Amino acid sequence: MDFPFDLNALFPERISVLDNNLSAGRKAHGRPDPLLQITTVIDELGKASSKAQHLPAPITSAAKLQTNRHHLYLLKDGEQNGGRGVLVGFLKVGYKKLFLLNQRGAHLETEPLCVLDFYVTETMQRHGYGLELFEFMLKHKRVEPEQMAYDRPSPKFLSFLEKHFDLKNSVPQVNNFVVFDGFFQSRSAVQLRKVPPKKPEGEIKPYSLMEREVVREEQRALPWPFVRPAGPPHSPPLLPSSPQSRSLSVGSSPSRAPHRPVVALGLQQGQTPSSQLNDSCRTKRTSSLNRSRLSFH
Ligand SMILES: CC(=O)SCCNC(=O)CCNC(=O)[C@H](O)C(C)(C)COP(=O)(O)OP(=O)(O)OC[C@H]1O[C@@H](n2cnc3c(N)ncnc32)[C@H](O)[C@@H]1OP(=O)(O)O
Repeated sequence: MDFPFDLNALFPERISVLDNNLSAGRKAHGRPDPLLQITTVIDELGKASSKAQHLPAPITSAAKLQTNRHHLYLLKDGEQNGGRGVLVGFLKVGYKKLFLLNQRGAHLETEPLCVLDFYVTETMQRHGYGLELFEFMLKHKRVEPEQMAYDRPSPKFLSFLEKHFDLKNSVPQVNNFVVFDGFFQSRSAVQLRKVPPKKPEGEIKPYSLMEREVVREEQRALPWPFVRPAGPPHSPPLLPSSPQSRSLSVGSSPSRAPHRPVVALGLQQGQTPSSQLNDSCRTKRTSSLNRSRLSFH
């Protein structure tokens, strides 16, 4: 995906890590405010991802990133587009409080790192870029794939997880998150706490609306004066398989501090242990990129 500005000036590193402070560490020395351009990049990628997943609206945007404690990993190829670079894809992760069922069907309160959105531009898929992003994130977050939860993974993403990480046996859940064998064994990354027994006055309601469902709710909400009168629910409950259904959790984790100090824009790839991998990937993929550049419009 290319843009009408220099991506290399905006994102000096091959993989940049963005947090809620989009322009952290960046000063516009006599240049236009880079925040506008960064916003454009994130919003366009978010739109493309939602389209690829048949979602009713983007779940990734600059505005959403600014109001959450998520990390967005952006992968570029700096050599394309006449040296101005192209955006290859992104991966968004964040901690979520989730009530999950273990293999014995017990509800446990957990707060794992979750994959929330993941996208590689169509013509660049199946060239190893997704793996490059994912492995970079694993090292940055110091987490193993089986310790993570996956927010309604698409068939392509499930295939990706099985191929690269041998994750195939999921533990059935009643929400849209997917966790795999090994999740409940790894206590280091997952804080497990048994949910107190059911209260006599009613059912435990472990799930509240979260990102993917919120998008749907936002779409549904009508502005005044078009607000619908109180009545029965607008639609029947969504099936987990519905492309519009979004995952449920007890919400984001505003109190959780990142594992490390947040590295906003400009994380040096050379400073991470994944650089060797990236270098080898880079060499392998340059030729494919020439054939497969996507246009911004
Ligand atoms: C929680 C969430 O974010 S769910 C949403 C996940 N995102 C999407 O579904 C959007 C569309 N898909 C994509 O953007 C990409 O395919 C991603 C991000 C899932 C994977 O990125 P890629 O760069 O294609 O992955 P990478 O090249 O490293 O790995 C390839 C493997 O991924 C899987 N995969 C990638 N594309 C496809 C596809 N079109 N069909 C089936 N499997 C696919 C396969 O296992 C593939 O291995 P194979 O080619 O040997 O079959």
